[in-house]
Formats: sequence, C-alpha cells, structure tokens
Amino acid sequence: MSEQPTSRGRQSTADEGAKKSRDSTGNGRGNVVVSVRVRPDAAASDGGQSDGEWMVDGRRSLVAYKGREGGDYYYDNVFTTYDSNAKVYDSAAKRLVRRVMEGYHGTVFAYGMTGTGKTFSMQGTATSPGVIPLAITDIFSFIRENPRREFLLRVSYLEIYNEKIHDLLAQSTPGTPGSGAVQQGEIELREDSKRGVYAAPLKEEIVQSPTQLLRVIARGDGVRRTGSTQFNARSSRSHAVVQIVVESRERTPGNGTTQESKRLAAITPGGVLVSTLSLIDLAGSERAAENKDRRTEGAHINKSLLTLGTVIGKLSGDKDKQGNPTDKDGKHLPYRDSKLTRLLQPALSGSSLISILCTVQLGPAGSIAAASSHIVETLNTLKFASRAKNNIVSHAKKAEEALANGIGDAGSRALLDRYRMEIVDLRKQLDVQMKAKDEEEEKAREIEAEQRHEEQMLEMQLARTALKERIEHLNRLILSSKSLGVNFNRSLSSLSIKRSRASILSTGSLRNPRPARSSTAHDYLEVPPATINRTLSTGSITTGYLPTVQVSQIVVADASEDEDSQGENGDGTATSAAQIRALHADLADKNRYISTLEKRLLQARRSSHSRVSRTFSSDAFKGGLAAGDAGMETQLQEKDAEIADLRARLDDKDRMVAALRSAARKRDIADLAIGTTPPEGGQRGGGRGVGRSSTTPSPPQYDTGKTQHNNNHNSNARLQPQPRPGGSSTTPTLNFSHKHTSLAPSATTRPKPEKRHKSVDEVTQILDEMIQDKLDNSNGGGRIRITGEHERERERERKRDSGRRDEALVGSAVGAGQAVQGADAVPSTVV
Ligand SMILES: Nc1ncnc2c1ncn2[C@@H]1O[C@H](COP(=O)(O)OP(=O)(O)OP(=O)(O)O)[C@@H](O)[C@H]1O
Repeated sequence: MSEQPTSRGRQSTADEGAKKSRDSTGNGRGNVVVSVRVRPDAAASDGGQSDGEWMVDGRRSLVAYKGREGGDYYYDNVFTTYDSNAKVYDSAAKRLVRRVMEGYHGTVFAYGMTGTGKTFSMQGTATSPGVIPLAITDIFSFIRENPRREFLLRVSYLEIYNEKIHDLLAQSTPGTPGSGAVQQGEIELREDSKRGVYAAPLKEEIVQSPTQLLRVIARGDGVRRTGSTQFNARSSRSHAVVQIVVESRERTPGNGTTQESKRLAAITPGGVLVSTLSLIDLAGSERAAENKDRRTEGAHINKSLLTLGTVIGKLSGDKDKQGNPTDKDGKHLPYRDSKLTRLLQPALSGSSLISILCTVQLGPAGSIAAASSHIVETLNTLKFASRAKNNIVSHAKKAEEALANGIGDAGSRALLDRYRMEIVDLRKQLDVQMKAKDEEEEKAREIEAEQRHEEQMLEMQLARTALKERIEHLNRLILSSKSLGVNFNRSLSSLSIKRSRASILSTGSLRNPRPARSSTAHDYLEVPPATINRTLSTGSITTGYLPTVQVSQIVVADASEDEDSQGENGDGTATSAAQIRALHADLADKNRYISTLEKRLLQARRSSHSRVSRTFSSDAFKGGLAAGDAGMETQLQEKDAEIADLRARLDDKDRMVAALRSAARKRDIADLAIGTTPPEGGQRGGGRGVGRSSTTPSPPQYDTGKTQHNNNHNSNARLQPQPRPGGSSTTPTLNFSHKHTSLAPSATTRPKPEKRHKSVDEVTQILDEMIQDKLDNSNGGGRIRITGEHERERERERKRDSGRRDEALVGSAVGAGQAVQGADAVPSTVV
C-alpha cells in the first residue's frame, strides 16, 4: 500500500478509498483507528481550514496538501482546529476504552512533531480534559453501568527517557521541570508467555474512584521530564505510558446468589478478565536542537520514533512458524531496537486494539508551520499515520479467550482472583470466629438463664422462709395465748410470770403486790373485745421495761408447763404490769417481725421486678415466667394481707396496753391508799402487814370462764359477787368452789406472797366483832368491865381501832375487786 492513500488526482474517490482502506486491513470493526488532529495556529485567520497549500476536511476525514509531494490523505478521523478534546475522545478512543472494559487490550498513543498538541490531546486542560481523563471517567461509568460484574483497577505510570524506563509513581517528590526524577532501580522490559512484554519492577496502585486515578496520574505528570524547546516552552522530553489494568468478573455467575455460589465462583479459574489500557503520550520528533541536552534527548526521541515508524512500515501481518510477526519478506520486525517499540510490541503485533492520534500544525504562508522543514515533518507524520492505518493488523481477542488459549496473563496477574480467594479465606475465618462468638454468647445466655433461675429459686425460698416464719410465729402466738391465759371471751387468764420476790421487794416499787385480776376486773378495765381476741406473743424478757417494775424473767409456759405457771403474786395470776410488759414484749416482737417481713417483701419485689424486666426480653422464659409471676403475685398479695392484719393487731394491742396502763395506774393509786393505813393487825398476825398464816396453802387457780386453760381439770372456780351477810350487796365476796389446785405450786417450792389485803369476809367478820363488842358494852353484861379513867382510855382506844378498821374496810372493799384469795384454802386474813 502506498504511504499516500490517495492523491490529488484521485480525490474524487477519496471516500471510497478510505472505506476500501479500512476493509482491506480487516479493521472494519475498528480494531485499528488512525486519526489526525490539526492544531490551530494563532496566526491563522480562518481557523486553519485552508492554510495556503493545506486543506482539511473533517467531515470527509481528509487532509490534502497542494504543494510538492502533495496529495490527499484519508484517515478514520480528521479533527480540525475547531474540534474539542471531547470530540477527539469520543471519535478516536471511547469505543476502544469501552472494549477494554469488556476484556480487550487497548492502546492509544499520540504521535507528532513537538508542539503540535500531543500532550494537549492526551491530558487536556482543566476546562478541556483530554483522552486520559475522559477515558478514566468512561471506565467508571462503564463499571456503574454493569452492576453484575465486579472490577479491580490498578494503574502504573512510566516514562522512557533517553532509552531508560522510569517509574513515575515510585518517585515520592515531584521533580521540577527538567530536573529529572529521583533515580531508582533500573526497570527492565520482560516478556513471558502469559503477560507478554511488561516493565518490572513497576509500581501499581489500586484505584477505586476517578478522582483517585486522576490524582495518581497527575502525580506522575508532576515528575515527568519536560523541557523548553524551540517549538514548545514545556516540551515533553520522554515517552509517557499510563497503563490501567482492568480486572473484571461476573458478580453472580450462573444462578448463584448465595454465599456458597459466590465462593465457588471466586475459586473457579478463568472467570476473571484481565485487560490493559495503555495511554501513551510520545515525545515529539524534532530537529536537532542547539542545546546539548535537547540534542541528546532529541536523538533518543528521534531514534525511538524512527524505530516505531520502521516497525509499523514493515508490518505485514505475516508471522513465522513460532508465531512471531515478520515483514513481507519473512524477516523479524525490529521491536527490540527501542524500548518504545518493544513496549508497544503486543499492540503493534495485533493482540490489542489500537488507536493512533497524529497531531500536525498547519500554518499560513510566512508562519513557522509554513516553513519547508516544518512541512516535511508534517508530511512525515501524515505518512506515518497512513502506514499505521494500512499496515497494523489487529486480531485482538477478549482477554478471557486469550486466557483459554494460554496467551493471556490473567492466570498469574488476576488480583481479583487472589483478592477473592483471600476474601473467601477471611470470610471462613470470620465465620469460624462468628460461630465461636455465637457459641460463647449462647453459653453466656445459658449461664444467665441459670443465674436467673437460681435467683427465682432464691426468691421462692425466701418467700417460703417468710411464710414458714409466719406460720411458726402464729404457732408461737397460739401457745403463748394458752400460757398467758388470754381469754377469748374478753378476759385474761393468768400471765405466767416467775419473779423473784426479793427482786420485787428490792425495787421498793411494789410494796403491795397484787394478785392478777379476775374476770370481773377485766370487765372493769373495759378492754376492747378485739383486743381480747388477739393473741399474745411469747418470749423470755429480762429487761425492766417499766421503770417501776423490774421483771427478772417472764417464763412462757406451753401446755405442759401451765401447771407450773404462777403469777406475780404466787397464785398463778399476773399483775397488770406484768401483762403490760408481756404486751410490750409482744408488741416489740411483732414490730420486728413486721419489719423483717417488709424488708423481705421489698427485696422480693425488687428482685421480681428486675427479673421480670430482664426476662421479658427473652422468649425462652416466657412460659416459665407466667406461672412464676402468678405465684409471686399471689404471695405478695398474701403478704400484704398479713401485714395489714398484723398492723390491725398492733393497733388493738396498743389500745389494750393503754387500757392496762390506765388500770395499773388506778390500781397503784388504790394500793397507795391501802399502804398508808397503819398495819394494826401486824401485832396479832406476827408479820408486818401480812395477815397470812404460815400454813397458808397455795393460792387457788381460777377459771376465767371460757378460757380453755387447763381444761383437763374441773375448773369450776368462779369469781362471783355475793351479798355479804348483813352488809352491802355491792361488796364483792369471793366464792371459790373449785375442787382442784393442780396448777397451784406447792407450798414448799413457792414463795409465800405477802397478803396485805383484806377479803370481804374478813372485813365482814371484823365488823361483826365490833358490833358484838358494842352490844356487849351497851348491855353492861360485858365480860370485862372497865371503870373510871381506865375505862375511858379503853373507850378511846376502841374508837381509834374503829376508825382504823373503817379505813381498812374501805381499803379492803377497793382491793376486793382485785384481790383473789382462795376462800376455802386461805382463811380470812385479819389485819
Ligand atoms: N488543539 C489545540 N487547541 C489549542 N491549543 C493547543 C492545541 N494543541 C496544542 N495546543 C497548545 O500548543 C502548545 C503545545 O502543545 P503540546 O504541549 O500539547 O504539544 P506537544 O505535541 O505535546 O509538544 P511536545 O512534543 O514538545 O511535548 C500548548 O500550549 C498547547 O496548549
């Protein structure tokens, strides 16, 4: 094929010739795209559409030169000075980039004389991005448009400067223009069957966004060598190669949507497409410069470009027996003559898609571009483009197919596979750890459940203990009621109190110990009926609760001990003070018990609430909780009822204590009244204030009516008021008719109580004697007659005695309501 696709004389068939050119090379599908871009000249008046001998027709992709060696040049694309970078990309590179994303290798490079706009076309500007940034944008657009595939992008950036390869991404500090990058380990071009020709070692960076990729490339641009030339103030002095490796695979191959299918897909070989997009900004060919450095650079540049042109010129599509491309004469192509051609070998040999953008600058007559030397360079560029268009034969195949044929390098380079495998391994480790974590959490939940169960059991045990204590307490109360003789019919039996007589006497407060009250006395106390129905607690008390009474010990007797019970006065009865003390003790006991119950209930409620709140979040214990809560609720209600009942009882006992205290005060007043009477009878009784015989038997036990106390005995003793013969019917007398004294302590073991009170019978007997004496004296037939002064003295003595007896009678009448003496066992005591 001629280097001049068409000539002026054949211009009429230019379109046809261009179409024929594409078809003849077999690149009708666009595997090889050759474009020419004309840089605008500032001096051009019409935008360069017609610069002297040049004619550019973008619509027909035609560049025509009317001068010597002129002709018409047709290409795939001809961009005029009005065309933007976006149009250049869309027409010359976009399709190639898209196919690279589909698995083809692709190469785009700009070729042309220095200052004609290669860098401008490839990199562009901020307002007019070139092929590289537009390709990057397109790559990520493609990824977004293909959600069923997953991609991995990595980029490298190298330059060939003076026939040496430098890694532009491995240099940390951007070099100043012309200063060169930091020298690093020499990078060699290697070749193997899988990867083809590649530079190593070369840094590759994985990028995940357009911005990140652009930043990486911009960093490389910053260290790329540039310098000022005659035609370009910032001329590229090296060939810059950006390589973007694209790995992709189907995200869900087949019908696999599960994790397992993804894992299988990840470890299945051949599923990954690996393709490379090479974007190359070549250094510009130039005439020998005056500057030595520029001349050296230019020599290397020109040499590599010359080699490139030579290789392309010899491309024939033929191959030797080993499959290496040869020229039409069967000779090997000189790819190794320069690093540039060596690096571009895969693309030039037809294993990749290729797009060549040739830049030229056409100028009007008189301009630099119109110089003869410049025109020659422009014609050389056009001829290079024509040879590339005519000679490069591409049989690019998708990387996946290449892999199947053992040509590609995906097997060893697919980071996506390696990463996927690593991901699979990490996921397995994660699964193992998650399972272990789940098992630990399950164990923790089980332990927590066991702890909650134990807490529930503890609470239940606590509740049961409280209930048992309540039952025991009530049992004690019942026994105590028996021993204390609480009359369920509004009367109190004897409160069993053992007290040291000496102790009592030592206090000096109980000079007149009194017997326990009879049922009549209880009526007098007006104790509320409710109080009588309450039981008394029991307990041994060794404290002097009342200041005027010191109780050494209160012995609570159960049924077996009732027979030994004896009251304060040694007659099986208890004094009101003792009863008060017992009630106080009972009150304190109940207060403690209530306090204990309240504390435990509060604790149980808190524990129950916390347990319920915790357990509501767990379905595993809902069933058990329903029954447990119902039981606890019932127990709580029962305990509330018990507390209310105990409080009511306490109130009654308070009232009862108040009543007993009131009665005690009244009795003490009465005792004081009696205690002030001179103990006249002491002279006859032989004891101070004690008229009781030394042979006085044990005081009688008396029944209090309905009390079941000692019901084994025939307790017929009743306290009944009886009219005194010849006396007032209101004066109470005691009539003990009971036959037993089994509960009475023996005379030998029980201290003899002091009896300072006169019974009604005694008083009656005294009065009878006094009356008889009066009668005797008045009749004169007295047995003893006293005359004179002696008789008068005797009369005065009788009057004094009478007065004292009257006082004693009053005291006895008062004390009779309280004193209880055995009528048949204890003779009337004469004071
Ligand atoms: N199509 C264009 N439109 C506007 N300005 C352009 C165009 N092409 C190139 N230029 C300008 O021309 C100058 C040289 O361009 P550029 O550096 O791209 O040339 P080059 O071919 O890369 O040169 P070298 O080979 O020396 O690196 C720049 O200032 C650039 O802005």
